[in-house]
Amino acid sequence: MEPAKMSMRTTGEEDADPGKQDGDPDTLPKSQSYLDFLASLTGASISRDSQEMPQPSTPKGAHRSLGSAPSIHLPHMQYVNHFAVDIGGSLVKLVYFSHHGEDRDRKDGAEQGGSSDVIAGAGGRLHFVKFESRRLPQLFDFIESKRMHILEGAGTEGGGAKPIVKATGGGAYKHVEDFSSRLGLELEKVDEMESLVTGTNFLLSVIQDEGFTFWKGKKDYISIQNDSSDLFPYLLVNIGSGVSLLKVDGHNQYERVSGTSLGGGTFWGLGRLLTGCTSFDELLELSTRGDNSSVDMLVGDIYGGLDYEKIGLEATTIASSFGKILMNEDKSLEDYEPADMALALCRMISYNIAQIAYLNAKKYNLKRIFFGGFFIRGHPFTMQTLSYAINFWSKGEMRALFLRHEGFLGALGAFLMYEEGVSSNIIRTLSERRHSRANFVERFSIQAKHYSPPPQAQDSQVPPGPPQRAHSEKSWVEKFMQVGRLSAGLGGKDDPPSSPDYAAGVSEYDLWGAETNSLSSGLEVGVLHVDPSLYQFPLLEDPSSYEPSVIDISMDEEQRSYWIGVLERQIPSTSEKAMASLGETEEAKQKCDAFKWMFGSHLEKLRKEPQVYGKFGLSEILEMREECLRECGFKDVYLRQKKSENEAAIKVLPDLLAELDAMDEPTRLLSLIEGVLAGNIFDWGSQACVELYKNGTILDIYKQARSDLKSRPWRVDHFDAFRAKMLAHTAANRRYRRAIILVDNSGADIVLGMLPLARELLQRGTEVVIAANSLPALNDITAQELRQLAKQAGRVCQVIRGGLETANALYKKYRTMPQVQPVTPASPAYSPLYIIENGQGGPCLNMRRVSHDLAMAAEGADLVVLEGMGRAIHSNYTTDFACDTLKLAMVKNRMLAETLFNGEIYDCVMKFETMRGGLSAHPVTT
Ligand SMILES: Nc1ncnc2c1ncn2[C@@H]1O[C@H](COP(=O)(O)OP(=O)(O)O)[C@@H](O)[C@H]1O
Ligand SMILES: CC(C)(COP(=O)(O)O)[C@@H](O)C(=O)NCCC(=O)O
Ligand SMILES: [Mn+2]
Repeated sequence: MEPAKMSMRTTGEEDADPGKQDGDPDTLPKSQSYLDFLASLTGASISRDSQEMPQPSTPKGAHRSLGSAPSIHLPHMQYVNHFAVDIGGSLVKLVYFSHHGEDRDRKDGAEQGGSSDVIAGAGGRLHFVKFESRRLPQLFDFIESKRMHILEGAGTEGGGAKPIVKATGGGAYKHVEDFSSRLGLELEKVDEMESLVTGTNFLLSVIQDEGFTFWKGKKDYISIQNDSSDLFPYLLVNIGSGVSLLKVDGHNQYERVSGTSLGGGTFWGLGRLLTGCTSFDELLELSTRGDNSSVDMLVGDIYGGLDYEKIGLEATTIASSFGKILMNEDKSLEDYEPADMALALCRMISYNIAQIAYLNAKKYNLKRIFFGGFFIRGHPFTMQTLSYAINFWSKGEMRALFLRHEGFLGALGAFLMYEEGVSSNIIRTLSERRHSRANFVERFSIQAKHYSPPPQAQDSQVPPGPPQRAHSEKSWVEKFMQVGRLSAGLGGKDDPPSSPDYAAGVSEYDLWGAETNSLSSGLEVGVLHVDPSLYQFPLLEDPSSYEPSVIDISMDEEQRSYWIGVLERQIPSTSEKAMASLGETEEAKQKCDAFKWMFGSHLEKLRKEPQVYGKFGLSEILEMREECLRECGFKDVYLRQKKSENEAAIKVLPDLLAELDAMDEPTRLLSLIEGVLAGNIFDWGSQACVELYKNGTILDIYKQARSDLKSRPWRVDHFDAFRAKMLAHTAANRRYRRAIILVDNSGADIVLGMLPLARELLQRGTEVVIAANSLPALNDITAQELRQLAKQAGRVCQVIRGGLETANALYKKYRTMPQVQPVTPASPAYSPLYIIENGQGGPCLNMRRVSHDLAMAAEGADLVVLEGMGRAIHSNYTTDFACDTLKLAMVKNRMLAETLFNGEIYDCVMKFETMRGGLSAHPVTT
């Protein structure tokens, strides 16, 4: 066979007549054979076709939906910023909300098969930044630079009234005049304790992996029920400059039960005097290298090196903090190691706070103690000290818990307290969904301050100087690219003259003196993306224990090192594809460099600090890669690939359908499943497959895969049970009412695998809902692409065309994702085929946050089909759904096959799980 020849024939074919009936060979276009198609694919994938592809018409908005508008709309404006501040004795914490215009409001009247201007998911981002209180001008510069003080669309235009900003902490009283004169803002005071509790309850209720225990370097995240019923009561110990202890009994129920003046300010104040450290982080770092026994008087110092056994004190227990100093009268401050004093001080403060916390927890019978405030700073040593002390005092009965957003509790609480007025829409979004985890996704953007510029930027003659005050809305990637362009002599006419603001790698945070909450050894706080259009998938059997990733690389060292290695090795090939997608321009090259650096940095960070992003599995890391591509300006890297594979596959669909229709039912069912599994080999995310495509042997591999499929059993093979159920359905006049099919790749996978399977279900009277990605990821098909593709398939398949038409009519009627329709004599001739978005932009599926349509579609669904290695194996392989479930994939990775199935690369998996209690399908009600 000659691939080139075959591929020429492929491109010469005409489209089918849309009016032709399904499966009628005479009326079908002259199409390729199945193997011709494979040959054409080989040609398509290895050719270096330089023809420009059209720009992706994918939406800018993260999420689209055809369902009814969620009740929440954000303000109709291009750009909104809103913020609240917590001005403490040591630090100012700022929480601000940005809405970047890309999340546009939806338009009504969408039709199934949708148009590209229907965009749902009005949302935004919550950012967390802090400044030192003594550097208030930097805070003002930052606010000004982000134009936060203008509060666009806040309803104050022309009214003369000053925009109001919620503020808590002592500075809300102290700095009223400064905010007014410098920024023209009026501070509205919010109670500090109320803010703390509101912020903490919000975080623990909606942020995944917010609270955790810390013991000997290991963080264990606690899970809180979605309704936070198991959260209360708890003790909140906020260690700021001073310390407050609050007993929290419910969402608005709390009491400040105690406090102490020996807090973070004491540690930092005394520490600075004793050690000469000039930064807090330096003091913390120093404490890790100290030996407190040179400063602290230990039990052993008093008892001649012995334990005081009778009262259970070991010789190494501190008897008197800093007491040893009195034993060495001739020594002065210089004779003590700064590190020893830093450690003794850290222990003194921490143990004292822990003891007061323990006593209060005991008094009020509270088992959980959460520690917050910036004193902790995600610092392992401080957390271990507090954990040790709580364990020690409570004799193991109580646990110290920590919060990832530890320092921002009050500021976030103040932000959440806006009710009416300036930001009512934003606040409504937050408060109505306050307990819905689906709406809050934390994303970790590598900050430019960690960036070391590429050689050309370093070589550039960009002069150092003060930061440019007039802030632009440019992302750091854009700034970086501008520097690159300038240094490469490519400065465009829109580019500003070289200025330090555009110096590669200088983040706005560095420029304005702000910090994010990251300490190299500590926890990272990301940007909280608020998306009101996401929902938890209602068919999850046990939502509270649901984990999207089957393999948690933050916990398993072997898996971590393997997967990080795999993804690192893929960076060059991904960049190459990314570059080609933009055309090989200088700008594309710079975006590519940014991507390489950005994703590479994440991987490096994970390698060094596995728990830096909380629980982190393959699902998250693969999504992060897509996020990095998007952040660096790549909209759809595999667009060209997807298009050519789709075009090739659609041409052979008629032949395939005709072949299938000629088979008896049991043979057809097997052939359909084989088609899905074989089609799933077209995966541009698998290094093994990409290597195969490069060598031009895709045809052999595919043929091999298909022939291997013939030799059942597959690695996981529940086909017989599935077939039995399908055959029984027919025989007993029962059927699935609605199947939700979560599809994977473009080309053969969707066209020759999944669409024929969907068609089979439609023919059996099942309503079919196909959910595809909202945003591109690898070569996965997007919902928008699939709508076009399905229309094309409809030209050669009446069942598909009729299905789309029925779905459209129902969609128009209900103006939302319809419920399962009763079957009556007046029912349309064809079962509906809905094509919706899944709400996601990665190659895996997080069922905790799916689109509105997908959540609606679940109502009455009795079959869920998950397809592909990402969606059915990396994520969800062990997930139980509250209905029959089919998981189908080819495993294109050796490690995964070995880990999960003791199998080999290219193994096939067909897992069929039936609901407990047997047949879940429903009788036909005609
Ligand atoms: N960069 C920093 N500068 C000063 N103090 C810091 C820094 N990082 C952490 N800290 C610690 O955090 C404490 C302040 O915590 P915070 O929760 O912000 O309280 P407050 O609202 O009283 O300022 C300081 O007393 C110090 O112990
Ligand atoms: C990203 C993927 C999950 C996509 O697989 P698919 O869902 O398309 O079957 C998969 O290609 C993958 O795990 N790739 C990385 C591992 C490797 O190169 O083997
Ligand atoms: Mn895929």
